[in-house]
This record gives sequence, structure tokens and C-alpha cells, in this order.
Amino acid sequence: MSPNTTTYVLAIDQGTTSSRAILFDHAGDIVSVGQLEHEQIFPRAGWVEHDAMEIWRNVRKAVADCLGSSPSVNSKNIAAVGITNQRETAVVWDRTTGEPVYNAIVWQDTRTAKIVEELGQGDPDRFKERCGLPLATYFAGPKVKWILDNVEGAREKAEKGDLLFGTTDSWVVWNLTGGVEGGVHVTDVTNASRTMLMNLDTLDWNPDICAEMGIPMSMLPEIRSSSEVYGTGREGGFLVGVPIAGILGDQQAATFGQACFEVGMAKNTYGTGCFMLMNTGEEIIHSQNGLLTTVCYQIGDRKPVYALEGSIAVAGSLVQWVRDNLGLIKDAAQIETLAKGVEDNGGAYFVPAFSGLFAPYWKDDARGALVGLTRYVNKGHIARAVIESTAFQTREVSEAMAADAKDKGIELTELKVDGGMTANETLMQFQADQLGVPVIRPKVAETTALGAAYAAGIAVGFWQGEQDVIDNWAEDKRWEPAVDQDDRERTYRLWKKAVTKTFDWVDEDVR
Ligand SMILES: Nc1ncnc2c1ncn2[C@@H]1O[C@H](COP(=O)(O)OP(=O)(O)O)[C@@H](O)[C@H]1O
Ligand SMILES: O=P(O)(O)OC[C@H](O)CO
Repeated sequence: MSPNTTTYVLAIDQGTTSSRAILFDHAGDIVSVGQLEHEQIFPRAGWVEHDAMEIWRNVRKAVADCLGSSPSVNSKNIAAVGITNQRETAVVWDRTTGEPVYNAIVWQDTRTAKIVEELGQGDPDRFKERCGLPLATYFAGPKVKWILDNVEGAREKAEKGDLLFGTTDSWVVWNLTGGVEGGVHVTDVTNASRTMLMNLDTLDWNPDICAEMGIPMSMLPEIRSSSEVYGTGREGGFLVGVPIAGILGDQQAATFGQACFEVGMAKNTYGTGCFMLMNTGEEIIHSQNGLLTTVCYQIGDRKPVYALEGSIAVAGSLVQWVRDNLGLIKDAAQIETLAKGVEDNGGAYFVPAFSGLFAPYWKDDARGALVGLTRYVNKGHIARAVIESTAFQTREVSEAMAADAKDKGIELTELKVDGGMTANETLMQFQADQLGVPVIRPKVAETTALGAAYAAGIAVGFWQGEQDVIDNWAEDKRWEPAVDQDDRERTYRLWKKAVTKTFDWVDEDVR
């Protein structure tokens, strides 16, 4: 379809806290938005679930709201739909009824600690060469194993071929394309690369790992590229007949939307968690420093592009926790107002290891700590420590990335940023100070949804390719490093010390 002023691309962003539908025009500008939050279910300490049915209802409503607010838009002038999603969150459902057999187990959930330990047989990196990931509670495969082991009747049904597994992209696409009436069961290479079940080099499911995890391969979606037509919107839906033509895990989508197409280009997305990805081109670099190797994107039948990733479990969700669990602030933006009332952190360091520690530590037995407290510390200092924790964690993954990339002659010279927390200018300045390189925010902050829209639009010829993405990208603001070197190193040294205080907290018997 050739672009004109009345054709658009719709992105559906199924995130950890909400589902959004965003309509983009050919210039990559937002036309309308629909958004609904879903419940965060915490049945026990360390467990995090979502109701997959609620997610599907919210996706439909978000699409309806998005299209409803642009009266001239309907399925006839939408060229394609792109899906992006929270990654690793596992949904298992019955293909005959369309009902999930259990709540979706979210990426932050740590219930698989024992499974992961047993699978590791003393070596958490046992599967790393094949799938790019260390054994950790974060990834989807062990979550599927947990469901099959613990939900009554699930394993028998799975072995009979009645159950399907998918990350939330698969769940949404299956439903969008017809569900029990012929829904397509697919995922893309980026999401598949977060399951531990896919070979990074061949982009096929690995039968040996599936067997070790006791996961029947009949449950698995077909692995496709990130940019091709997978199916069309179902009869009777808002998107009837529209090609579903792009799928990218949300962090990979942001990397795409930020136009990080050259080797060495990196972005960091500051949302619930924080995820830094660096494009490493067609080369698979296995991290020696605690990072993940993941698929960055694959356009149609072209070769895949890979990335190194530093995943941080808790960033914006710490701000939410300060709001909801402590009541120190009324909304997220107030954390900055509070922090601006003091000059520094007053000696306080907050390590938010609520789901253990992800990159570069991978310690699921760590738990959060607020250290360095004296009677001098007030709530302004704590707000400051909350903001700083995101920047320190980012510096840790960025140093790991620099170390991995150095041998290949790749250097991080600037960092593109996006996500809700980039509204916090105190954080952005502190981030530039800590990294020692400029931090750059683009004009369209919704880079995740935009990336998925581009992947879908490229598949149907609405956009021609990466050059359109590069041409549409525009800088909004940049922060240059401006701190004294001694200060920078002193605070970082104390942060590192604070991190060590969180290690080895969870006793074996309560795992
Ligand atoms: N001004 C701010 N300062 C600090 N954190 C913020 C600010 N505004 C939003 N946030 C945090 O950013 C997150 C929302 O960002 P978003 O990109 O929408 O996240 P996600 O896609 O993961 O749901 C929330 O966790 C919120 O606490
Ligand atoms: O939904 P977000 O933005 O919190 O992202 C979640 C990540 O994909 C988890 O790996």
C-alpha cells in the first residue's frame, strides 16, 4: 500500500503495567492513543502475575479507544499493525477453549529459583552458548516448566497437544487473528530469544533444551522474522482484514525506533525496569561480563541483527513503590521535586533488588536494601537515592558493555534514551555525569510503539526501510557530563559497596 495522508500504521504495545494502542502517520508522528492499565497480582513475596484474559480485553479496548478518537480512521485506512510487548512473561492456554490454564507468570517473578538452580547442575551458564542467556528466573522457559509441573492436568493436556505457550505477543496475535477459530500461533525471533529455548545462531527451537525443561515442542509458536505478514485481523474485530506485520519485544522495538542500526549504537529505555541494548550487527558476541546476548531484530528474510543487553529489573517501579507502598509522593514526577530539595543523597544508597539482581550480577537471592542511613538522612535524600539507583545500575551495565565491546573495537560514545522516566531531568543529568558520555532524548518519546509500527510498515511497503526511520528520528534534548571526576568515582564506589549488602539474603528454605 502506498502511503498517503489518510493511511496509518497501528502499534499495540502490551507492556508490564498497561496495554497501549498508538496510531502513527507516515512521518512517525502520533495521531491518537488508547491505553489501559491491568492489575499487578502478587500472590506471594517474589511472585508476580497478570490475568491474560484481562490483557486481551484491555488490548481490544485500547484499540477501540485509539481508533474511536480519530473518527476518520477505521480498518480500511490502517496499512498494518505492529505488536510490541513485555518480554519473557509466559502465557499457557488451551487451544480448544482459548482459556489460559494459569495466570501469566511475569518476567519479574522469582518462583522458578529452584527450577533454575536444578537445571544449572552447578553451572548457571550451561545453556548460554546456545541461547545467549544465563539460567535465571527472568526467562520464559522455566516459567512454562513451573506451570506444567504445578497446574493440575496441565502436563497431560500439553502432551496431548491441547496447550499452547506464548509470550504476550503470541497471545495477542493468536487472539487478534481469530483465537480458537484459526488464530495464528507465532512469535518473532526477538521474543523467542528470551525463552532460553531458541538457538541464537539458527533461530530454531532447541529440542534438547526443551526436553531438559520438559516442554513439549507442540506447545511452541512458530518463530518468524520481526517484519513480515503473519496473518490478518479476525472477522468481527476492529482490525478486520488488516495485516499483522511486525512483532518485536519491547526493548528491541525501542532500539529499532531509536534508529540504532549501526554496530555500536545503543539505547536505554527507562520504564518499569531499565534495559540497555547495543547493536552488535550480524555477530553473536557472548558476554564475559554478565550481559545477555539477544536478537535485536530481523527484517523479513534478511540476516538477523544481534545485540548485547544489560537488563535492570527495577527502575521506574521503585518510584511506583515509593508512591504506593510508602506514600512519600503522590505521583511519579514528585520524586524529582523532593530530590531537588537537597544537594546530594546525604550518604544514602537504595539498591532495589526486589526481584533479585539482574545484569550484571544475576543473583536471585539478593533483596532490596537502603543503606548509609544516619539521622541526617531525610526524605529528600531518599528521593535522591531512588533516582540515583537507576543511573548507577545503568553505569554498571554500560561498563560491562564497554568491556565486552572493546575487543571488537566498539566504543560507546553516546546513549539514546527513552521511556517514562526520561521526563526526570535530574536523573538524565546524573546519568550523563555517571556515564561520562552525552545522553540524548528523541522528540517522539514513544520509541517502543514506534519501532513496532516501523517493523510492520516496512513489511507492507508503507515505509521503504531503515532510512525512513533514520530520517524521521529527531533529537529533543541532550545532557552533557558535567561533574567532577572525583565525585563521580566516590559515589560510584559507595554504590558498588551498597550492592554487596544485598547479596545472599534469601534463605534456602523460603525460596
Ligand atoms: N518524572 C518521573 N520521574 C521518575 N520516574 C518516573 C517519572 N515519570 C514516570 N516515571 C516512572 O516511569 C515508569 C513509566 O514509564 P513507561 O515507559 O510508561 O513504563 P512501562 O512501559 O514499563 O510501563 C513508571 O514506573 C514511573 O514510576
Ligand atoms: O513492559 P516494560 O517496558 O516494563 O518492559 C519489560 C521488558 O520487556 C522485560 O524484559
